[in-house]
Amino acid sequence: MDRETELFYRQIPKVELHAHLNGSVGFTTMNKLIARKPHLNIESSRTAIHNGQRRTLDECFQVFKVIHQLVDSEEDILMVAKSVIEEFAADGVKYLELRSTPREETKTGLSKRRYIETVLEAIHQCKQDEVDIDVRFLVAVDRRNGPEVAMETVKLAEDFMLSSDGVVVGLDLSGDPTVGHGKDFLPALQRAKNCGLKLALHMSEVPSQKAESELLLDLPPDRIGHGTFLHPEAGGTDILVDKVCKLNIPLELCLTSNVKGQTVPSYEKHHFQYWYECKHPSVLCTDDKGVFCTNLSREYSLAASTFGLTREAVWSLSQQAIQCSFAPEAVKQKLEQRWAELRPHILH
Ligand SMILES: CC(C)=CCNc1ncnc2c1ncn2[C@@H]1O[C@H](COP(=O)(O)O)[C@@H](O)[C@H]1O
Ligand SMILES: [Zn+2]
Repeated sequence: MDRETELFYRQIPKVELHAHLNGSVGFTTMNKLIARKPHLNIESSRTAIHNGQRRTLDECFQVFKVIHQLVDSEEDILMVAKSVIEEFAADGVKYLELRSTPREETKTGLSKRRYIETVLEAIHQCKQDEVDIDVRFLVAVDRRNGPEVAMETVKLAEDFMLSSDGVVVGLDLSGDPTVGHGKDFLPALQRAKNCGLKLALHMSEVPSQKAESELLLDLPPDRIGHGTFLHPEAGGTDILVDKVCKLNIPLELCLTSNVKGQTVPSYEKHHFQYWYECKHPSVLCTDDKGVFCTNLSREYSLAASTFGLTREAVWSLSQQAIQCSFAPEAVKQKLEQRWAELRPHILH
């Protein structure tokens, strides 16, 4: 890619809606963490999947275990969250919804409440430092921890939604998709929805989750993460696609994550194509920019080169993401304004 093209993708204002905090830690920060904890004897090759490399889903989830060992104190969490936010801002992201799983106190030495407070403190500090990015937070539920922990997390998210001055906006359901069944999480998710938390759910990330996806779609969620196997060409069904389309639920699509995690065979065969052709609201996202060695500019550039998108089309794609966010209307309007002001300077 030439320098002008690279600059173009960095300069377009972007919205990131699907980013897991501990999967988004950049190379430099990761090396700092590794150096801080020499007794763990962790090599940096274990915390990232480089370009051209592929891993099974299981191996990808092992990477998070390693990262969690490295990020296990209040100081680590604060540093990681601040650096991740600054990196997104440097990449031209103007609005970011970050998500993270408050871990058990035994794993981090701090309570789940304190975990969330620490991330919120990082968001606050970045705002005070006038980092040019609006950051919101989704509290994540790891499906591996079962429905009781999920309900506890929802209650905590509810508290923070009311006390965080609009920063905590929603709830995420993530974690190894092969573990547990979505039906067990329905009471927690329903409660979250009833209290006003927006739902961003990982769905059909792996095949044979048709029944689970149908149940989850009846909630319905406010956004879908991946949705790789929803459509009939990938083994899904017309019923699932019809539901998603009728309810107009935006999809968060993460090209590199899916290729490196081998849930899609290649960039060309990514389901972005299917949903883009349906004109369904689809938002390009990074998922775990640290683990998958990417950034949002690169994801836009990859989508453009793979699917032959013009610069105008790329611009529309990034602009459309504003309306898919969980930001309040006034913030969406401000972002729209920002896009309109920047457009003549970037799209000549
Ligand atoms: C394995 C693979 C291809 C990963 C991408 N797809 C994912 N699917 C489901 N949950 C995820 C994925 N990436 C990150 N997560 C969740 O995010 C966590 C890391 O961020 P955090 O600690 O919540 O701040 C992981 O432990 C996992 O629970
Ligand atoms: Zn994800």
